[in-house]
Amino acid sequence: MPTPVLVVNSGSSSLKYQLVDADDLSASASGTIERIGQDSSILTHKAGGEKAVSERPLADHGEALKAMLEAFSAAGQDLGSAGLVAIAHRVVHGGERFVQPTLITDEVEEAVSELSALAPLHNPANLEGIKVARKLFGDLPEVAVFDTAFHATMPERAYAYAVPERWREEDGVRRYGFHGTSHAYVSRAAAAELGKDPADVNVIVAHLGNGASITAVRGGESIDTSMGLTPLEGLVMGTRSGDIDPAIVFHMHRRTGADFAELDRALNKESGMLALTGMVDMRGIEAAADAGDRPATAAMDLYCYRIRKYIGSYMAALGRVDAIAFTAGVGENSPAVRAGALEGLEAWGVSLDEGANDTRGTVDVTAADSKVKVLVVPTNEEGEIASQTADLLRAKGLIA
Ligand SMILES: Nc1ncnc2c1ncn2[C@@H]1O[C@H](COP(=O)(O)OP(=O)(O)O)[C@@H](O)[C@H]1O
Ligand SMILES: CC(=O)OP(=O)(O)O
Ligand SMILES: [Mg+2]
Repeated sequence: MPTPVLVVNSGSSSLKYQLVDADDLSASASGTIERIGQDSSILTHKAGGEKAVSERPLADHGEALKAMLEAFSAAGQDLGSAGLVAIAHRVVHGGERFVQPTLITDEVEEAVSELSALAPLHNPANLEGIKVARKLFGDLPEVAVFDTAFHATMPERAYAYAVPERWREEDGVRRYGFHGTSHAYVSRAAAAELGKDPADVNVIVAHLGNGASITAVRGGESIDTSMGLTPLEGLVMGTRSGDIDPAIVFHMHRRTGADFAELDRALNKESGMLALTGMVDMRGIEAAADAGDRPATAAMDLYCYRIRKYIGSYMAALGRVDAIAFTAGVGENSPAVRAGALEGLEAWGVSLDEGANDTRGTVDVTAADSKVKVLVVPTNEEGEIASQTADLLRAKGLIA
């Protein structure tokens, strides 16, 4: 008996979905809806080897979810008779409270809404997806799976900031970390690739997508990660600065009079690779660097250097590292970024096989003399969300 779960990942301007069997993680349909709220949205629905692309204006995530249902019908897939056991939602920020997958109630919805202040690009979109799905799907269980949950195992020295006590005790100021379902899935897959139990393996996972974060995983548990209170800290991202001196904010406020909303927007939406190159998509940036464009070359160097610094610090944090795993859009597809991120680490026992690194689809890209395995592991956030959802439903006795 399959265990079909519809996984919904609502982003700030996009919605990704997958109809997945939580037992073997096979997807019978998947899709993305991009440019929600703009003049024209693009819906791509894939099922049974067929791909359907349509364009039309979709004002918000409510309309996008309805368009998703129509795409299922148009492909001859009736969700009503698919035997769905749940709708599962990716929720980015779960704060200190949500460290497990959670059945959504009005009260949980309210709590997710309160956490929006800590993930302003993400939680409001997640919440909109939840509200609309609860209306559309009536009595099916709705489950939230949180990006922050996997990082709940971090020790205090990794999650605490050295800031005033009141901020820590009353204002929730601490490192939470994100992309947790991806870091969990990829660290387990890396252990499987090494033929070992996750409990016996130390892995550094570099999730390099539009948002990017890197995590030190010891024996299957996150012990440190680069994103912080919000998904702004750490690596250089598509439009986010990653690490900066926080005093830059005060400096720019005093110098230009920019208010906090402007500065927040500047660091979250107008920084990162966009600010350095005028482009967000790494494919375009790499092509420009290959053609000798100076800003693109410098930006690639900065992007890779930041990853390398984190790898070095997590090697120190872990002591022994068995594998470094690259994942998500950039990590899975960019040999140049993987090579740049590991450049000069040979003395630390890390070396890449250039030929393997340049070959698409190769998982193990480690050079013969490397002590540390270097892996390319496709992430599967939707599959991980579905499987955690099914585990929760079983634990609650809602499915067999
Ligand atoms: N072949 C490729 N080479 C380099 N970068 C790529 C390639 N394919 C996709 N990417 C990058 O992956 C990023 C998107 O990653 P993804 O994990 O899908 O992010 P998100 O889930 O945040 O939307 C984009 O910036 C894109 O440039
Ligand atoms: C938390 C986060 O940055 O998510 P995404 O990469 O989907 O933007
Ligand atoms: Mg992502």
